[in-house]
Amino acid sequence: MLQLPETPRIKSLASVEVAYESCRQVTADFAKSFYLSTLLMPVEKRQAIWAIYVWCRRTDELVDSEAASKLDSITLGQHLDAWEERLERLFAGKPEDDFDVALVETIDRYPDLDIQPFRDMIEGQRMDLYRNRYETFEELDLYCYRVAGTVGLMSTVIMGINESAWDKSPWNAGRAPYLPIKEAVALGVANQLTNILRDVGEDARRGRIYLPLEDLRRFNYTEAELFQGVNDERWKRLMRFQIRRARQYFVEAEQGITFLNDDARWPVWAASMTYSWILRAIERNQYDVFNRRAYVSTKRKLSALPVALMRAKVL
Ligand SMILES: CC(C)=CCC/C(C)=C/CC/C(C)=C/CC/C(C)=C/[C@@H]1[C@@H](COP(=O)(O)OP(=O)(O)O)[C@]1(C)CC/C=C(\C)CC/C=C(\C)CCC=C(C)C
Ligand SMILES: [Mn+2]
Repeated sequence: MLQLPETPRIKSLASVEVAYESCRQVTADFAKSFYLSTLLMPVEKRQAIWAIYVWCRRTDELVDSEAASKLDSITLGQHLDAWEERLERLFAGKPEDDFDVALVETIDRYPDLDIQPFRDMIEGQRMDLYRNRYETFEELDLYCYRVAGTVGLMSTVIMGINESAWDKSPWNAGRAPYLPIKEAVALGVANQLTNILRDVGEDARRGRIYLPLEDLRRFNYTEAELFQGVNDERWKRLMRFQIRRARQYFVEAEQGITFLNDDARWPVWAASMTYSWILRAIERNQYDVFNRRAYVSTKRKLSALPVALMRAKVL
């Protein structure tokens, strides 16, 4: 549904309102938790996040969808090249379909939105075309920055900063406010590391291992065992190590939330808390990420809202 359509040469595009509504629908259908978080934001911000969400989702689907699985890497690489050229046109104010209309309007409304994180995300999807192993955490971290840290950068520009919290902090005396970029990237990386841990089994079935091979060796666990789904004490130790690392990224990210604008802190706390709970679900499942999908129920997600609100007000 989100694949690049065969765009006819002459086609009338949707109005901005209709375009945002299409992005809203896609976000609501594909990403219930993110959608729920955006409903806590003022309308302009939530619309912008929907437009960005749709662009990110389409970028991912260019290499990671049923249709993409039938194509070879060279063709997929060409699709990404074309998508990147189209991105340049979007930043030049030239939409090509209805979803683009919303993103072009968002780029116009938020002139600080930089094209580079969008390019970096495309580069992250390119990595999936030519590699299915990561030797070190440093290599994996770059992948996570590209496919997910970039989302933090894009979203933070939309959310904006809380200048009064900035002025109150003794650490900031004499410095001009800046966006909490490092923390925003950390939230994206934390989310992606969590995704990776949740999806170990699914990725293995596609011949992919996103856990750093240096970590497998460190815990004396082999690729073959991962493919067989061996869940013994070595695996549990390896997983505890990975979960601890992901949690460190959540903690780093959460230190930056105070500096976001008042109207964005609540949704970001909610998103961060509910996503990090997937790690708890993995623990509850005794680290069996081979046969059981760790998830957080809607009821649990809703229970995060009052706590997130309190943190947004107090912290
Ligand atoms: C200071 C501070 C903490 C600021 C907050 C910054 C912020 C809002 C960060 C959000 C980071 C975030 C939500 C990252 C998303 C990471 C993610 C899920 C990436 C997915 C990549 C690839 O995954 P994979 O292929 O393994 O998984 P699938 O099975 O295919 O799902 C992505 C799919 C890349 C594309 C990303 C998206 C589609 C998500 C985009 C989300 C938004 C724009 C919403 C962000 C807004 C809020 C309110 C959380
Ligand atoms: Mn994907």
